[in-house]
Amino acid sequence: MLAGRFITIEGIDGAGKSTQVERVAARWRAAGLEVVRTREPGGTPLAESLRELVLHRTMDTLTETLLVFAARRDHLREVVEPALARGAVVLCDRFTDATFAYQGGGRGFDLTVLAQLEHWVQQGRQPDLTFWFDLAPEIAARRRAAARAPDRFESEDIAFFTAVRQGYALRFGAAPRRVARIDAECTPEAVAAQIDAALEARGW
Ligand SMILES: Nc1ncnc2c1ncn2[C@@H]1O[C@H](COP(=O)(O)OP(=O)(O)OP(=O)(O)O)[C@@H](O)[C@H]1O
Ligand SMILES: Cc1cn([C@H]2C[C@H](O)[C@@H](COP(=O)(O)O)O2)c(=O)[nH]c1=O
Repeated sequence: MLAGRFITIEGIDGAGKSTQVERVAARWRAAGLEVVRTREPGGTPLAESLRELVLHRTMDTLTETLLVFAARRDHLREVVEPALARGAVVLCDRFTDATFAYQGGGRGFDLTVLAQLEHWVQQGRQPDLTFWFDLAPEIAARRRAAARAPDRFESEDIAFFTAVRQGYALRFGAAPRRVARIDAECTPEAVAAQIDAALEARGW
């Protein structure tokens, strides 16, 4: 049963998440479900304002971390929890796994502090399923370069994205049943087939 499920999509920048997300949402809408598509940081007017700061203004890692959690708190209260309570499927581009990967893995921020903030802000809320779009940072960088002007994160080098990828691997190693790893190096069609297979394996 899919209603009232919280599903997140993760991966380094340029992994191909946005390319797939509408297809997944359309599949569920066609099945008669309410689908709430949202993203982090963002998803509410306040959180979108914080997103602009995080993506474009210079700041230290503690400030960055507190801003993504502040945005998350507002997003959870205003969008995610009400949608889940009325039985919608929430499909969210990034969530707290990204904080562990980017601020923890990429920036080297203390994982114990991240876990405390996670507990405070989320009060136990976790995704029911997370798709991890995994690919080599060099390939993701080539895709991004062809697609758009970089923001603060996308301007980082291969070493940073290698550390972010390791941050995801560490985080997901501790929650293997929640996570479906998607080989994101293949064609969009092959990525879509992996997503469908992961959903079908869960009876969704
Ligand atoms: N499987 C794929 N193979 C090759 N190119 C792809 C694939 N999927 C997406 N792309 C292309 O790579 C670029 C980045 O894709 P997309 O914006 O979907 O990534 P993203 O993971 O959402 O990135 P971000 O997290 O930075 O928003 C786009 O130009 C897109 O067309
Ligand atoms: C949730 C979250 C996100 N980030 C970073 C990761 C990305 O570089 C940007 C968001 O951009 P996207 O195009 O929407 O993927 O923000 C982060 O560093 N920490 C987080 O918790």
